[in-house]
Amino acid sequence: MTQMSNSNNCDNCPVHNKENLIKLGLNMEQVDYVITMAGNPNTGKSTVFNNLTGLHQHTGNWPGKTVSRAEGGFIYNEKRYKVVDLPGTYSLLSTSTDEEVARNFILFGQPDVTVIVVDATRLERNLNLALQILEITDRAVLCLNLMDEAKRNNIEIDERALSKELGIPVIPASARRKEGMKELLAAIEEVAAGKYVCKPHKIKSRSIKLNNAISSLASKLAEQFPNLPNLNWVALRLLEGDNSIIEAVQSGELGSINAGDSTVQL
Ligand SMILES: Nc1nc2c(ncn2[C@@H]2O[C@H](COP(=O)(O)OP(=O)(O)OP(=O)(O)O)[C@@H](O)[C@H]2O)c(=O)[nH]1
Ligand SMILES: [Mg+2]
Repeated sequence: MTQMSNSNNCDNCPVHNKENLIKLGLNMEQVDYVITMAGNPNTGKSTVFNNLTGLHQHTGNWPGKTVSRAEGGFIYNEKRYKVVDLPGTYSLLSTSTDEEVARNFILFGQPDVTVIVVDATRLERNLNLALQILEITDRAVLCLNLMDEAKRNNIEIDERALSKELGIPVIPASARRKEGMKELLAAIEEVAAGKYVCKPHKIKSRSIKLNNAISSLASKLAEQFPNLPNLNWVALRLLEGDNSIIEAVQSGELGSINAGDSTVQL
């Protein structure tokens, strides 16, 4: 299956949004799946990225931003993967350009797999961002990196329980020593090809009142921006008063991202 748009309804077809990815500056020729590295700063994202892509990579800037971007690729089981390394962030609330870049890429590019790279020695803190990512996408793999450091500090992590709780594969790794990469690739393929269906942890404790507000706002957004993915998430951000999303609605930018206007820069 080499379809590259998300217009198909089959379980194992790619889900990425090709048009948006091109607007985000990606060369989408000869690509089966798009994956991205996300996580807190200094968790080893670029080390994992380098392990996966080797010399098949190039760097540039995000369109319209001074944030640098590394893009690369690899072939695994005859499928061509495009990999995008995101800047490290503590949240996706767009309080900085880095956060905006990371959030927009996952939200609008809809990668087939988001590899969430976390520091196993700082798991609790790192899971904050992981949970935010799982609010936007349900196709993710948790790379539990720096396991060498965790072991040295006698930190034990029950990966199975964590995987069950998060609803996504959890792969322990020591990227600097290239350990865990084989297992990571296998998990990426399973999620990309729809063989592993993630059931991500979502925050359940919302009140009925809030849920009603989200759904009525989401249906208004759907009228205005018919192709916008993740409407509920966008609605929640508006209710929270996220300025960058409010501005994107007011200026119409949120719609242009999906309306085929290639002049819009995220
Ligand atoms: N001990 C250990 N160090 C690691 C591991 N993976 C990466 N590192 C080191 O951690 C540091 C940061 O790695 P990067 O790959 O640049 O991390 P990053 O997440 O891309 O960082 P930002 O892009 O700045 O957010 C480097 O010195 C790596 O060599 C690992 O598994 N174990
Ligand atoms: Mg990096």
